[in-house]
Amino acid sequence: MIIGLAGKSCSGKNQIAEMLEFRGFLCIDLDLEVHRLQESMKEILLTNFGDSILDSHGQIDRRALGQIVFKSPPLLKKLEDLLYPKLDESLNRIICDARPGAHIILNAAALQKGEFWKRCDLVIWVSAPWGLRFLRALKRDQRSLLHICRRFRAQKELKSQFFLSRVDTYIIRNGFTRSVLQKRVDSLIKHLPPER
Ligand SMILES: CC(C)(COP(=O)(O)OP(=O)(O)OC[C@H]1O[C@@H](n2cnc3c(N)ncnc32)[C@H](O)[C@@H]1O)[C@@H](O)C(=O)NCCC(=O)NCCS
Ligand SMILES: Nc1ncnc2c1ncn2[C@@H]1O[C@H](COP(=O)(O)OP(=O)(O)OP(=O)(O)O)[C@@H](O)[C@H]1O
Repeated sequence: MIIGLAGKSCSGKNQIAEMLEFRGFLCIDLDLEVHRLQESMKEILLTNFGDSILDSHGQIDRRALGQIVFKSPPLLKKLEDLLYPKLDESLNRIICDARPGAHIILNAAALQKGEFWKRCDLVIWVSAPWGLRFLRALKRDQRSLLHICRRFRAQKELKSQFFLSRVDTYIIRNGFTRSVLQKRVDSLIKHLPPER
């Protein structure tokens, strides 16, 4: 069974993925897969986004790339169009290599973009109030207010309703403590069919 883990930035997807991993589930972090891909796509990224996306060691500087794309929806779309076909190929490999019958959790803020959601038998949508997400982002990422606002704006169209009308969707609200979240995750696990 393939289970999407979606929700806006700092809603708590990584936190939930960690809890699910601790309970033995295989969790794939699409952000991390993208980071791996970006190194192998350096030339094409340089051609499209310029030399300012390189750091002093000649590696892709994701902070710099993020600064460019999160302030320009067409540039973010361009980056997604370059990355998603390769990401799709990586996902095929990961799914193929997984133990047959295992549940695979796809942790992906952008699950509804690039049609990754179409692979999912179930989507877990994580929600948390905007202000709380904003405070969590400031604390976690140490980025400017403006950058976080821009990243949040790039996720305006990401909504639970998208999934609710297309695929089985389970909503987890993460506006309280980690121990409350843990109970909600354990209750979700009880709803899942056993792995084969
Ligand atoms: C813009 C990039 C270089 C910024 O990298 P950086 O290391 O600073 O941030 P990181 O990758 O950890 O992402 C932080 C958060 O930004 C948000 N985010 C990332 N990409 C997107 C996107 N395409 N649309 C909306 N939100 C996004 C997510 O909430 C994500 O968790 C990077 O996020 C990227 O290449 N994004 C485009 C590819 C993509 O869609 N990745 C997400 C796959 S789920
Ligand atoms: N219930 C909670 N109580 C306290 N802190 C939390 C809680 N949930 C998440 N956090 C913290 O908030 C921050 C954001 O959470 P997390 O990284 O899980 O979000 P995310 O949805 O995966 O974000 P992104 O899409 O930006 O990667 C992290 O530092 C995390 O430890």
